[in-house]
Amino acid sequence: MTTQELVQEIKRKRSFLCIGLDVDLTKIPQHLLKEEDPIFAFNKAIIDATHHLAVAYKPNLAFYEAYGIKGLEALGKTIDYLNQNHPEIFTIADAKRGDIGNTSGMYAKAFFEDLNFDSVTVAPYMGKDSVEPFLAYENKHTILLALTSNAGAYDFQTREVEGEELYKHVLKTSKTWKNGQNLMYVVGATKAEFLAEIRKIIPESFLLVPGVGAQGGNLQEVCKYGMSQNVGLLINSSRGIIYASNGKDFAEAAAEKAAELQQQMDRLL
Ligand SMILES: O=C(O)c1cc(=O)[nH]c(=O)n1[C@@H]1O[C@H](COP(=O)(O)O)[C@@H](O)[C@H]1O
Repeated sequence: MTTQELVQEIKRKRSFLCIGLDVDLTKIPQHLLKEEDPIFAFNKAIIDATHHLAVAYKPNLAFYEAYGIKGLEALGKTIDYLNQNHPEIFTIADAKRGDIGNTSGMYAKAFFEDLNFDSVTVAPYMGKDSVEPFLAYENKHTILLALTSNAGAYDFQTREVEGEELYKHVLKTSKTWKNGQNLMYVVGATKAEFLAEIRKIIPESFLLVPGVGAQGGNLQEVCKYGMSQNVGLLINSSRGIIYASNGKDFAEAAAEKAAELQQQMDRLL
């Protein structure tokens, strides 16, 4: 998917909501455990109930790998379901990969060719040659961790290196990499006060912003400092939406939570 197509979808739906599909079998409604594939059954119900409110879905790989082959099969079915039924929706494999170039190339193949996601999250720590194999794919997007939502972000990302915080080096240096136009960045919603500075370095790049809902980030603050001319934001909520209820009404409850966020987004656009 091109960035232009993503922007069109945001404008059409009046939403820049990304729903995180972080499926935990101990949290989903217990009646689903009788299904042949409970993870896929859960995801399908959530997608069917919320696809008109969201422009992106983000399965986090940990929640699938934790269930071995069955988890990966459920991931495969989920992405196929999205691509077949909602090709206009942006898909994010939240895998936080990155390795020597040869190995990153295989990760890129896995997520962009085999699974056919539109984007993947990647850690910048191993540098240019670990990220460029992902960037080589046309109309696929590499979402680089810049300033994450967790407390540990202050361990390294905000430390000064040669007079500037490390996350700023990540933003500035990555822009110079081959096919840097295919980059997006992760900035945690809990770090909204950094967004004005971040926008000085990357005025138009799309930002994946997790951390509203369960982690306490504030949507209004994020938009105030982070919204660009092309909107430039995908705001993710996982637990706050998908676990709104663990009863038989779980999908409608998720849709209600998603609608609350979409209505707030509509007002902010
Ligand atoms: O890359 C991410 O999506 C991510 C980066 C980050 O800085 N913080 C963060 O929470 N995430 C992911 O975003 C999701 C947040 O989930 P909730 O806190 O349940 O909304 C999880 O899948 C996290 O792994």
